[in-house]
Amino acid sequence: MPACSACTGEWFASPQVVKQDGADSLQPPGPMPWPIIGNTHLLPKVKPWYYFEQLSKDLRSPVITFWIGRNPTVWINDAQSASELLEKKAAIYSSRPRMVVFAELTDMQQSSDPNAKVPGTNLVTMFYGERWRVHRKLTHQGVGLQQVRRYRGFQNDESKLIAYDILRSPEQYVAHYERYAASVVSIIGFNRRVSSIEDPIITEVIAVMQKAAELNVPGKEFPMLFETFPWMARLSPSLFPWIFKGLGRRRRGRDFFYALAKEAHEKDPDQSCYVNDLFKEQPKYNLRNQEIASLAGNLFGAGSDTSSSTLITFTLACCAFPEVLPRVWEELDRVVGPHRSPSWEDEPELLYTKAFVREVFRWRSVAIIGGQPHAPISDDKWNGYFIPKGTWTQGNVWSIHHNEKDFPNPDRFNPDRYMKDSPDARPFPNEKGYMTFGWGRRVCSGQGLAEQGTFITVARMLWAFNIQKALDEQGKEIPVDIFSYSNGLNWRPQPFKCRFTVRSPEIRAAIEREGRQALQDLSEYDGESEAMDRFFKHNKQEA
Ligand code: HEM
Repeated sequence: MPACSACTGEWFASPQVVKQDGADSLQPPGPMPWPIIGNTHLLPKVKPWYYFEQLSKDLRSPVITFWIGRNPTVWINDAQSASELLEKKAAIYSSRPRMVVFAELTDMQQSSDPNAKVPGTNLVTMFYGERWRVHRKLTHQGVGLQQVRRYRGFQNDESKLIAYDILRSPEQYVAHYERYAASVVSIIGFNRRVSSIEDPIITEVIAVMQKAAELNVPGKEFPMLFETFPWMARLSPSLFPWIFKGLGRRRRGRDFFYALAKEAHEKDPDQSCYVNDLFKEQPKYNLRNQEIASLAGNLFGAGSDTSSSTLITFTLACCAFPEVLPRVWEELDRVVGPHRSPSWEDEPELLYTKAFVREVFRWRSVAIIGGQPHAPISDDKWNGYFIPKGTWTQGNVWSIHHNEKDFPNPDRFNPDRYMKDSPDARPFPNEKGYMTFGWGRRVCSGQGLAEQGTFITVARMLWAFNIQKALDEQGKEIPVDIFSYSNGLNWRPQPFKCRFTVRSPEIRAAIEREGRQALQDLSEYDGESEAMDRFFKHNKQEA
């Protein structure tokens, strides 16, 4: 188990007293804040979600307050409270708090008023309001639940290529997952597939997303220290370069995605794809070019690293818990057989496979603190506690999915939790049994796309391969560490080796046949991007 760095009862204060309309009200309990720095000094160096889980246990309170400088932040550590606050009170809790590092210093900004002096540019960070509604609506036109069924054909073909590629270069399985995830959103957005694992859009975007994910985790070092001392963000980067180090180059992503969008639009303005829809809607919503860039870029930014990281977690679970595989193989062999891979039509009969996928989403959810924080649009009273307007309110998904009451022995990968009538099943505040995609009106816009793609790919990989721990030179299994994950708020397993063994010659023949066919079917999306070549060449020269 990961050790919690510094949780002892001695600092705990009774809940803070805050004046509200002249009356005293209590905020959820938390450690005693110091003047100016609040509790920032208590933050661990990495992965604060373990710390907040422990703090919540020590305080015997699922909801706790932790002061970042002079701002209270609220951490929700169980499913019941997350549902009560972020879902049942979604009309209040659907904004974002002020985010100095992730929004202001990266130039995404947050205002939901298009005429504001500094208008917001990105749905992910935007405050709740009219402009957010426009961005959300446009995003749903691209990847909403109604739309994503239309993408099943090419999503399935790209997923077939994962199995096909793993046959030839299994050691590059991570790159195959990343190519798949990037290609699906690239076809949706730009009508152009990503055919090679060497395509810089994969390596660049995933690297940028991993970096951005680190900028979102509360911390006590720069740049995250700007959240504790927001006034320092106004200092000049040329005078204090070391504190701004690590923020990346501003506007780089924006220019890149706008160039890609414009190129796709100019190539064929009548072709059905998301960026063409955006250009069509541009006059109606008075969309600025940078809004087009962010809407198009979010497909990659929010949708490729998350989807591929989920598949890496799935692979780790297979290596660490081989005892769950025979039962899922029995089901897949009975329902699907060896001569074709699983399809969506099989889904109603693949009950254990579906439970397996749900357990992948729960066991090590990629967005481990639920993505960006929520914030109430007005002061709120809940369970006798006062939560002020604008409070940084974060669902600690690690803690929520790790709660012994809901998920006994939570680190064990156990699909039975999701089988009806199983003694391991427990009630949960929502039907899905996980909170991997966030809450309320802010719930992930790409959830439908991610869920359908993860189902078909996990089902196919289980059908195709026995995924096991790698062997060392003496033929002994190399252990895997189920706690060895990256530090960002979208985490993924640290690199590990594994073995993919095709389950039968018939299955191998089916993977080969389907892979060749998929390549043919996908060829309509083949094509080069000059804008991308130019951009990466220019960047190389600059570096
Ligand atoms: C396994 C894959 C994915 C996971 C686990 C995931 C998870 C999340 C989470 C936790 C949030 C924050 C929700 C909240 O604030 O309550 C979020 C937001 C978002 N996601 Fe995803 N996501 C995934 C894939 C995708 C895909 C494929 C897309 C689009 C193609 C996408 C687009 C977005 C957008 C645009 C938002 C911001 C919504 C808003 O602020 O209103 N995500 N996602």
